[in-house]
Amino acid sequence: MQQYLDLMRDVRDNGVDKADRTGVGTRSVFGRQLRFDLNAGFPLLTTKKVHLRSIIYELLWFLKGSCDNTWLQERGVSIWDEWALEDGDLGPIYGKQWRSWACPDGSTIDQISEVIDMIRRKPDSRRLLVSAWNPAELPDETISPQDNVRRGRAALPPCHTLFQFYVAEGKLSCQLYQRSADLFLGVPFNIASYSLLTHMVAQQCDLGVGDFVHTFGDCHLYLNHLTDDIVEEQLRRSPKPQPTLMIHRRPDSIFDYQFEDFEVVDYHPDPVIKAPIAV
Ligand SMILES: Nc1nc(=O)c2c([nH]1)NC[C@@H]1CN(c3ccc(C(=O)N[C@@H](CCC(=O)O)C(=O)O)cc3)CN21
Ligand SMILES: O=c1ccn([C@H]2C[C@H](O)[C@@H](COP(=O)(O)O)O2)c(=O)[nH]1
Repeated sequence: MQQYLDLMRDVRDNGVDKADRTGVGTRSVFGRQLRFDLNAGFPLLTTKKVHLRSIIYELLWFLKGSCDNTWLQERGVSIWDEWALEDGDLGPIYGKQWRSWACPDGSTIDQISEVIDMIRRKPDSRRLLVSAWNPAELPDETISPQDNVRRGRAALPPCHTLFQFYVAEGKLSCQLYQRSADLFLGVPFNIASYSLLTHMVAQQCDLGVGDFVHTFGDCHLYLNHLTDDIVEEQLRRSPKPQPTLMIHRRPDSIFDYQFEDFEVVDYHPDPVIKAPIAV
């Protein structure tokens, strides 16, 4: 994960200071890319302890097609609490766009089922994409996330916007375009989540794994993370060997995985670094 630390140094040293929606302020660069060979270990950050439990449940929740935060809360996952309505609703975020994208004629499209079907039938296709970016359901930035949900809009526009699969020599690769990236808090989650998704889709399609390619638009460090005990502490640490992901079962479909199916072994991270989240 040296490349993650190099990117953090790049943003710290070369970024420009920019105001942002949350009012916290960021230091930001535009357009960067990381590449992880998923055969070289599972890319879970080792220079701070990352809460994999939240990442696994969040991914299973997206795949269920749910946008209801109460499902996460019932499992002790609180990462979406700041944006949800009292009843848990987050509006049409990832789960809705992935599993039931609304068409003008009232029908819906299950992009996840379709892309897996396509990978199996036409692995050489250059059209193996899933988009969460639906301009018809984006929020109005002048009102709060909760007011947007009350009006039937998404609480936040998707950050991980579009992903594409690629099959070569029996291996499945995945590239994500992330339009906006909170490098300290969000990105370690996003890397692990899409790497896990790539392993699951590969297993379902009887393929090996290739690379996870992570492409960034606005890649930023919040100014309240640029402190000696947060970003600088992270940068003083040295990466350790990557852990290994084990999937203990091959469920009948991508929608049948359970939390207990996953285990990450040989993960020996440095201690947690706590940081405030910009809302
Ligand atoms: N500013 C911001 N950054 C994000 O990364 C982000 C948002 N907002 N809004 C929507 C989602 C929610 N995500 C989140 C929210 C919280 C944490 C967080 O607090 N992580 C802690 C531990 C959390 C836990 O698992 O309990 C960490 O130390 O990584 C991470 C990602 C990612 N997204
Ligand atoms: O998966 C995620 C979700 C969100 N983020 C970060 C990126 C930004 O810091 C905020 C979203 O604010 P916008 O004003 O909508 O860009 O959340 C992330 O890094 N990863």
